[in-house]
Amino acid sequence: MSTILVLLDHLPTEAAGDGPRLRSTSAELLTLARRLPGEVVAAWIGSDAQGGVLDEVTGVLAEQGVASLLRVDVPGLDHGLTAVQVDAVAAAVEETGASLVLARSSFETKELMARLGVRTGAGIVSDVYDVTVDDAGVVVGSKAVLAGSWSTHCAVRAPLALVTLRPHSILPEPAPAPVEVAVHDLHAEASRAAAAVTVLSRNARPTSERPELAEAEVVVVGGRGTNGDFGPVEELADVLGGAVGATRVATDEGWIGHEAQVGQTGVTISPRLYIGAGVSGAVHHRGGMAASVTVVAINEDPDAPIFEFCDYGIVGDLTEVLPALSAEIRARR
Ligand SMILES: Cc1cc2nc3c(=O)[nH]c(=O)nc-3n(C[C@H](O)[C@H](O)[C@H](O)COP(=O)(O)OP(=O)(O)OC[C@H]3O[C@@H](n4cnc5c(N)ncnc54)[C@H](O)[C@@H]3O)c2cc1C
Repeated sequence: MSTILVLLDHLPTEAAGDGPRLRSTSAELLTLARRLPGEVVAAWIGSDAQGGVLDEVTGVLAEQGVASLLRVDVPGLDHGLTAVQVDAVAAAVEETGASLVLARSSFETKELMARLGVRTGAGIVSDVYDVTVDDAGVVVGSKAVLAGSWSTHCAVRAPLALVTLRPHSILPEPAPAPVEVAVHDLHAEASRAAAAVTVLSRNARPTSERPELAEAEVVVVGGRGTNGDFGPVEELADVLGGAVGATRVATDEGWIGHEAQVGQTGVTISPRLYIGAGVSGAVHHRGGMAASVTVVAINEDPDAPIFEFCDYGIVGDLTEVLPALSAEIRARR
């Protein structure tokens, strides 16, 4: 029987604060893995899954019906480095004989998979929204391309498939019955590339109360139509517990930081709900948000391109529509 290795998606201790260390995308990956033929093994990279963190992780695994947790560390090295993670995952693949490695899609995991692919000769499919395994055991990753206008199904012919899943593509579901989780430790050897790096210092990224853009379930995006006033966009995002995004026009104008840019040259998002206000829906923007589950557009121009691909459209002035939406949602709570 083949093994599916799921790389648990965990926040660094300092970013998690008192909150959970596992991102919700871990449950999405585990639910997907459970649907596929084979034994599922969850991998935690690093040695810090101890005490309360270990309880949290095994709790999620038990609920997801995944009975095996592998804690993989490369002793003495910084697990934040991609080269170190590659050593850890390569060792986990060897230990488990995995034929499929699943991880959340992010810039970091795509770099990790690329390096691992070079090292192992594996086939890589990134940014998929689904994975299947055909009768011959071939892993097939499905992904949207060309700004979401085409779906492609990519079969991996190599013995090992490395696949990254876009957040929110899968609805996490608990297993029919919880299971006991066994924890195993694996110490991986450091490669020359990993051992050659010494981390001298780190600067924590400033944190906000809002969720991270790339993994938020709700994203409210402001475009040129905001005319520089992101107040109503931020208000609606906060009412919905979502993140704030922007078009390149808005970031180039300096109305909001470049880290908020959604699109081909910005962050790729796949929230359950995308709300675009004063956004025309240009192809470069669409390329980064086409995988959103439900798209709502607010634009005063009824001929704006975004109305051709949104699920719900409101023709109106965002300075009126956004505050009205926020007030209505608050009133209904
Ligand atoms: C190589 C390249 C890469 C790019 N990468 C990206 C990228 O990553 N992300 C990105 O976003 N763009 C990117 N762009 C730019 C992209 O092509 C568009 O120019 C940009 O997305 C348009 O932003 P916008 O929708 O805010 O502005 P516009 O296209 O100007 O649209 C503004 C919209 O707001 C509406 N509006 C105006 N006032 C109001 C109001 N009061 N109420 C409601 N609606 C109103 C207008 O009707 C209009 O539809 C890239 C371009 C290039 C060439």
